[in-house]
Amino acid sequence: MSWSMGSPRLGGGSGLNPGVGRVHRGQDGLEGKKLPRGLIARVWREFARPYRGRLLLLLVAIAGASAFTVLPARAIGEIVDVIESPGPDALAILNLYVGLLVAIAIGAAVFSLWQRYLSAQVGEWLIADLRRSVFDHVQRLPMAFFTRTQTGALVSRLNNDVIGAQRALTGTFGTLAANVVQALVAIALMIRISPVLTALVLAVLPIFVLLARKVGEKLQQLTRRQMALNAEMNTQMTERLNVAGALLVKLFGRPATESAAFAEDADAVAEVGVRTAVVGRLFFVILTLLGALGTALVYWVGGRGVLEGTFTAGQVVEFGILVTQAYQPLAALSNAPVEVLTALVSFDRVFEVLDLKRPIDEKDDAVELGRDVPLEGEVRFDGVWFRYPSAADSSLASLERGFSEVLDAEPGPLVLRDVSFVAPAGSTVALVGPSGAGKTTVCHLVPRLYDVEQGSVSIDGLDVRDTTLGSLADAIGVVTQDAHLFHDSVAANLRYAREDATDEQLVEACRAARIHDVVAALPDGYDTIVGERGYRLSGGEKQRLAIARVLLKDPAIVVLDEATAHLDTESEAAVRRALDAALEGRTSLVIAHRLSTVVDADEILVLDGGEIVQRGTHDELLAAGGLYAQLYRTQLAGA
Ligand SMILES: Nc1ncnc2c1ncn2[C@@H]1O[C@H](COP(=O)(O)OP(=O)(O)OP(=O)(O)O)[C@@H](O)[C@H]1O
Repeated sequence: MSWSMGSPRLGGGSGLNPGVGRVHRGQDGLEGKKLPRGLIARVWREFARPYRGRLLLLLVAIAGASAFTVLPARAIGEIVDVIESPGPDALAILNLYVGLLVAIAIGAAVFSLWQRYLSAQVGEWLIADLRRSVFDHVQRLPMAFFTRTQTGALVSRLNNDVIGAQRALTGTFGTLAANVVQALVAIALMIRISPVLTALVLAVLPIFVLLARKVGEKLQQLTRRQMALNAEMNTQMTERLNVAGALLVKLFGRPATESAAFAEDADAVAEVGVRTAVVGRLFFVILTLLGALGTALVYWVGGRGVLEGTFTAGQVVEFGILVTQAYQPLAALSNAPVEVLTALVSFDRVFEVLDLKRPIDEKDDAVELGRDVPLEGEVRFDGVWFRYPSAADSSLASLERGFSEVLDAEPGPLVLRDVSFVAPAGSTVALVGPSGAGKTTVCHLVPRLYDVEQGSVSIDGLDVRDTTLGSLADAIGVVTQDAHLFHDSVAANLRYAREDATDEQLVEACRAARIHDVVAALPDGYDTIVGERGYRLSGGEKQRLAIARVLLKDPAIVVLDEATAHLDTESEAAVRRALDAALEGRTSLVIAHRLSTVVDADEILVLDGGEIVQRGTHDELLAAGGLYAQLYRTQLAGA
């Protein structure tokens, strides 16, 4: 029995199915997905608007940089003409235009730096905004979300998609603006020389535009696939390379299978990488060819014009340069709709997470527990019916493992049926029952990790759904079997319960929880790093530290999953004493495994199949016979 928070149950038994944990390709919900209407408006409203001033400046910088890219052609044309047919002040003109060339180069450099500075600024701020919003929202989602979601996919959403979304705004739209300006300036200069020749060279464009678009679409597909594959690889790494995952891999002797699976993912990423590179280069090859053809056309038509005296050599040279400078942005623009859409996909993926409902949220008029009247700590269940929410109600297809396109909306089976009981303030209520009876679920409902389907859970007569989440969390201390510690010092982990606790208070709590001597003997005492990758504490030590953490929090109600499994007699005695301290004077709801707990409990609830089938004190229940007497013989007496 466990209710280690955040670790989804190992449903199908990971040792049985060799495919467990594998994500099916192409199911990230992206391919062929339509973007919602109003997406751009939403991006503007929610994220871009605060930066409108900067964005405007960015446009100015882009326009400046683009114009300066095209201008050298003008100066070169003049230089060629002055060399070819020098007049009396040829030298002065030459000096002027060469000087202009240098000035233009400096101008271009300044604008390009300014542009980069602005786009980096807006881009990085936007990334921070997006990350903040997603992190904040996800943290407040109900437990049901976390029990279903792949951490790797979620982390990838916070990393890659957020960056993709930023590219959409500063990258794609920036490029778009730069291309429009450059094309317009180049074409204007070309028309100035010869409208007919301009029309001629632009006439070949459509063929290339079509080609470029095809290539662009392919590139977009590959990019999406690359993102999905990266998320997949991320998931495998975060799942298999954490302590619990690595342990499982070892215990089941599966390193070879895991490596093979990882190699498959890595190979797929490599393969897509190669294809992306080649297709990406194809785009430039087409462009280069187009440029070469355009230039040839210009020199052929223009060269004849020079021979016939209708063009000057300088004009032909200038036109030759301009034609490539016009083609490049025009070809890029032909692909713009595809690019904009690709970039918006990231925004869509971010919004998808931000739009997840938060069913367990605070009401606007939520009441603070214990604000007006001090908290007594009476816990009452009134006709509670409960089932775990369906996948569709609590999760997102693209963040689940082995998901199908549409998540199952079928609600799960009833887990609690008509559960009613009162734990008066200061009393101890013990929950016993066979595995799967619903004991853990009862405990989940008190701190509102889930909401009831029918009936109510209340504290001091106040429905938990009407209280503020903060005051509810303050009122309840939970100790799970598998107490989680963050990768941080012992002191920091303890202060998670109470930020302003003094060192003396930490020591006092640890003494009461019978863990002070252990902590004091650690290499750095209270500054020793524990948790995921820190100093390894034994199960009993971790649980006592968790008890100390709850003692610091000093809640009116304690919800506790007694652990016995991994404790030896000595540490069990220590945990026992720690628990006595933790429970004293508080209302406690205990999933009981120990004889002493049930003997001391004010009331024992015997759960079976989600129903309370017996209730009473130890002696009463033992005398009555039935399930309790049976459980007593098989489980409790031994413990
Ligand atoms: N997150 C969840 N999503 C869906 N079903 C769940 C979830 N957690 C538990 N269940 C189901 O609810 C039922 C009650 O489980 P619960 O964990 O409350 O039982 P328990 O009495 O604590 O069992 P154990 O002693 O084995 O821990 C079980 O059938 C279980 O499979």
